[in-house]
Amino acid sequence: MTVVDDLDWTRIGAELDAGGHAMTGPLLDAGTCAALAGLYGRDTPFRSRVVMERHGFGKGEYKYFTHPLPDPVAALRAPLYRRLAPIANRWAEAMGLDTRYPAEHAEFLERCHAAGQTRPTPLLLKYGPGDYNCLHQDLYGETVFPLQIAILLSEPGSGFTGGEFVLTEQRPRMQSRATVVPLGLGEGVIFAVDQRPVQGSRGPYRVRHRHGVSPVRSGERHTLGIIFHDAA
Ligand SMILES: O=C(O)CCC(=O)C(=O)O
Ligand SMILES: [Fe+2]
Repeated sequence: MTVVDDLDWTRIGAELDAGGHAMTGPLLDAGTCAALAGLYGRDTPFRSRVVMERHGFGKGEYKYFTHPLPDPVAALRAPLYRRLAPIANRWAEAMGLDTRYPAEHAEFLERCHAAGQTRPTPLLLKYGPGDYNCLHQDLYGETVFPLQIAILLSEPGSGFTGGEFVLTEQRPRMQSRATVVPLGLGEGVIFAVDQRPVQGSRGPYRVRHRHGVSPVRSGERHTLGIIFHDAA
């Protein structure tokens, strides 16, 4: 059993189906959160640093991890994938898509690598006062796993204010709806990368999601993002 297996997967599956996102409850303890956030200032174990303002992505910065992924990240990625693959397959079937996801993450990564997506995508993000993350989708090539997780490494209130995780849902021919996800320290939100099926009264249809972070008002906010496809 890992901490991942201890999560309430019945509730998480139902909430993902109903709204495209689910909070995990506590996933990392305060010491692990502080240790991960503390890696940010170091050169290793990262492959690149992105200053969001330079790309119009928002304000703040992030770093992509390189191999070998540090323990908490590696220890979460495969077990989370194993729990999410059946949900991803259910969604693909409901949307009439041919894609099916293998049971194990290692096998899915082989598919990414065969498609030329070889660079790891887990990342650490850092936001200070006034920083924010524009609404976006983390697509890094043709091969996409449809769910991802962001874990809050800072304490809301005492560590930072503002900086809320936001998820939008765009229904066909309708305006977007935004949801603010009130994460606690060490808590994750699992959410749809892009498309998700919704059961309408006249049959299933697809909605599209985007996610971002509202401006931080004070303090410093760190997050760990785990994306299951690798990047081109
Ligand atoms: O900082 C956040 O809460 C969101 C980070 C993000 O965009 C991601 O993990 O993909
Ligand atoms: Fe993202």
